[in-house]
Amino acid sequence: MTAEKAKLNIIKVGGNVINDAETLSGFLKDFAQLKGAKLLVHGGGKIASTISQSLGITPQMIDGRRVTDAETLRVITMVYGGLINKGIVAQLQALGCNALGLTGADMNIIPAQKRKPEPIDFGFVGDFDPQQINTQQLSTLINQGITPIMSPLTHDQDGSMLNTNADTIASGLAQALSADFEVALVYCFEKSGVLRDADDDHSVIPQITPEVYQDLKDQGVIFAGMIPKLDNAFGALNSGVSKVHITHAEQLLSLGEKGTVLCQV
Ligand SMILES: Nc1ncnc2c1ncn2[C@@H]1O[C@H](COP(=O)(O)OP(=O)(O)O)[C@@H](O)[C@H]1O
Ligand SMILES: CC(=O)N[C@@H](CCC(=O)OP(=O)(O)O)C(=O)O
Repeated sequence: MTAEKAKLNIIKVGGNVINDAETLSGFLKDFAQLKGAKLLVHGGGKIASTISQSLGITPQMIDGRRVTDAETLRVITMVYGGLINKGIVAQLQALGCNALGLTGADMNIIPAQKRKPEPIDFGFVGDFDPQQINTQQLSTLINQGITPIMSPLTHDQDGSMLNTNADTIASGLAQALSADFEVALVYCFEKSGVLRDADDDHSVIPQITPEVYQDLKDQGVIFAGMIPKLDNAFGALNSGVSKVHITHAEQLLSLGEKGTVLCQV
């Protein structure tokens, strides 16, 4: 008989939540109260753009995605790996949560490759294979009661950091850590879930299957950043993650009743 795996909650919090200090601290209070083993992945695209601009570097976007040139890589390494990550760690420590801030380069957790420049050159952006994620030391830390706080940075194994989407990191970590834990993955953002009308927070779709997802995409109900988020979310569900939720950052402690749950069929 195989032993039951311990439960692990992997929570991803997005840029619009992090951008507002009050909303972020409310979310972190709830996160600190979440029982059991947990790991937080943070984004921070909005703050990166604001700080870039204040340094005189105009953020460059193609199809809504950041182009990370050498100067931008320096900024995002400071902002994601430093300012945001350590700010969250300090707040969680004050709330009695033993947080440890990490990038994908630390302990070689997420070895990645710089994306090829064709057809679009996004610069220093990293892609990785979830099967290459090194979970052994991360799992040991989690089992010791440490709460890892992961920033959206990987490395190219040749001395350079790389910018990597936070939703993709959350999905990849959830898949890899499913070997050691029963993982629930929760995407927290500034809306109540996946909505039938993106401007109406009362129009939450409680459950989404791949078929429903395809229909909603075809109808234009799901668009922009919600498409890669759901692709990452279904990717996790198809690769060993036991449950995936998409919900408002204020609803972290009431997942059973609120937000959207993904289903395989
Ligand atoms: N059906 C939908 N329901 C909710 N949000 C949607 C929907 N379709 C598109 N969106 C957009 O997706 C965005 C979330 O994706 P994104 O901006 O990448 O979030 P984050 O930065 O938290 O990862 C929302 O802010 C919203 O504008
Ligand atoms: C390559 C890539 O997409 N990098 C993202 C990383 C931050 C992120 O994912 O933040 P949110 O979760 O707040 O969107 C970027 O620089 O915008």
